[in-house]
Amino acid sequence: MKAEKTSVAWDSLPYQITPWVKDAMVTLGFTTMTPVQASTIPLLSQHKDVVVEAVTGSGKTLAFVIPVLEKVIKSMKDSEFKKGYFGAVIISPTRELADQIDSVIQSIIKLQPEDGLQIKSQLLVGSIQSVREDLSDFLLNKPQVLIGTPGRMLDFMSHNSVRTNRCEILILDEADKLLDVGFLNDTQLIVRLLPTQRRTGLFSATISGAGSDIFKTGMTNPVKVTVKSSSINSNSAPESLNLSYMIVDPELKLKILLQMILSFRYKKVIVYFPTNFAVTHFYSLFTDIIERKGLDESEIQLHSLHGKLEAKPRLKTLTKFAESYASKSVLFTTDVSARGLDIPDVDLVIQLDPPTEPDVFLHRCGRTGRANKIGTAITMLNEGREEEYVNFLNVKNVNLKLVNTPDVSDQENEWYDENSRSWLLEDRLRYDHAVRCYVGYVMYYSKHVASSIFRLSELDYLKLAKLHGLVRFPKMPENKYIKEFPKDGWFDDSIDFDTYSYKDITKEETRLVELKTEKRKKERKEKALMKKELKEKNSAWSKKVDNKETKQDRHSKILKKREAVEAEMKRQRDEQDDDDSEVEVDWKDMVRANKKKKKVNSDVQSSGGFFDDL
Ligand SMILES: Nc1ncnc2c1ncn2[C@@H]1O[C@H](COP(=O)(O)OP(=O)(O)OP(=O)(O)O)[C@@H](O)[C@H]1O
Repeated sequence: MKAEKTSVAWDSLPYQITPWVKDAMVTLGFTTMTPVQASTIPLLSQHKDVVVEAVTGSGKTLAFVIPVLEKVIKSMKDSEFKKGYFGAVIISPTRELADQIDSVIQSIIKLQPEDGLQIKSQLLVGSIQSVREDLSDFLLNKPQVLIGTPGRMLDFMSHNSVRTNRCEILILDEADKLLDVGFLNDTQLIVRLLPTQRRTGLFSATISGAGSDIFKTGMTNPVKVTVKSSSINSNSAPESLNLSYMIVDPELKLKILLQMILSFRYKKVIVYFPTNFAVTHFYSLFTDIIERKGLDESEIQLHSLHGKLEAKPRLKTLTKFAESYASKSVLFTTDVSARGLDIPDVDLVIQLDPPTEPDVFLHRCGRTGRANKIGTAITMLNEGREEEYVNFLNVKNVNLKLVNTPDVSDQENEWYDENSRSWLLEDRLRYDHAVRCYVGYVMYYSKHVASSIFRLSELDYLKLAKLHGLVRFPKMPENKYIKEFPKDGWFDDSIDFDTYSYKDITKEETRLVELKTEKRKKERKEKALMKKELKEKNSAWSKKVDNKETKQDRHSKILKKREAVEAEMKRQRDEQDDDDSEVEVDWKDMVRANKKKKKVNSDVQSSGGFFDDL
């Protein structure tokens, strides 16, 4: 069913919600229902399973929280929940979101009449306390509503002392994410632990992405509730959300970001980075850059949040960002903050790169322009093939407008280059991190679902490396896409890596020892190489000499032989000259005598003993 387009009075519902819940809504400032609430509450509070797809910021949380409370109130009226039992489960993919839902529930149940049965909720997420502690709190406080992330919820429910058979309603918030490979197994195991006779509600701004997987939750005949934007082209984003993009030179992205942060007139900005590492690295760089600009905490505050941080600091950061007093507050984050987060007054979302999964695009943008407040989401697209992303989204009813890319003046350009380089050179660890960011970015790029647009073969690796402050391409298989790959990967020799040191003393000492060993190894290698070359040279010369000598020997032997033959011939000729007259007469005798002489010689040689006897 399609939901109403305008807000609806609480009293106009076909199903009457509990009076104190309705009063609580008004007290909290929700004087009317949003369209998705008006459509969903009556269905889910009574006997229907629902699959709800409604644009970001349209009020889906209350659309399931109210039915959850209604179910529990009704069940409590029938009989009290004994120790170990609960009545409702809400699952969300992230701790922050689970915490946020719990806060919404807390804000309502704080307003319940003190003289009635008391509804309680418990948050079940990892890293805050152990499952054992969760269990002891559960058995002590007897909460009827459980909110948590899939992993912790499953661990908790698998425990013997947790009884699931009074659970009447299961909610999967960001359901397409919970039915995605990463969470599907845990989600299905939780579903199997719950009674089949219960209501199920799936909620997301992009539930269509889950396809037939929605039936893996045990639903048979759900009602589908859809809320699109009220704009003519029924955009998949809310009308109050300005969706735009700018074309950028990939090398200038960070300079443009800085320009946007400093000169745009927004108060609360969320910037999406591709990886956890990029958030940490660029958060440190920008903190330093802002300090160098002479701006203080009252003027601008930077925050960083990503999935590798512990749960407690993550929640703390969110609170600090939400409650920031600075004129400008900027959160650097990843997709961990893409879905569901409802931070008041975020008026600008910047995506340095589009997300790898197209559905996440709307979730990221949807952190602003919520509940009819005006918001702007700007996505940077690298000039070239990435510009096709606009058409790709258009097909999905997501329409982006082109906005001008801010100009970075030569002076700003130089200032940034100088200062970011000086920051990088302060500690070699920063360079190592920059390399990891670069590699992480390439990995990230390879994961884009829209792979015909985001092609590794068309990335400008040189500009990307320069954006990260690198001077050499790290060794990686993708280097095959780099035309005219420089020798050993170096494309800039402006950093002397022998003197580039770590701030950490132990790390630096290790580096120096390694450098020495490396140098010695290199020297030894060079020496060995030189020796080898010399040997090869010498052996080639001596071979030549040897060859020359044998040639000369052979030559002189031939000469000697020739001389001997010539001498013999001469002697014979002389003899002939003396007896010339007898030549004719005695020739035959001479030949005979010669033969005889030869024979005697050979007999003597073959008998062997003749000379021995002498
Ligand atoms: N009936 C109402 N009247 C006025 N404001 C409301 C109402 N219901 C919810 N809101 C406000 O709208 C904002 C967005 O609500 P909510 O977080 O539930 O959106 P959502 O649809 O779950 O968004 P997302 O898809 O991003 O998770 C919240 O700040 C909430 O307080």
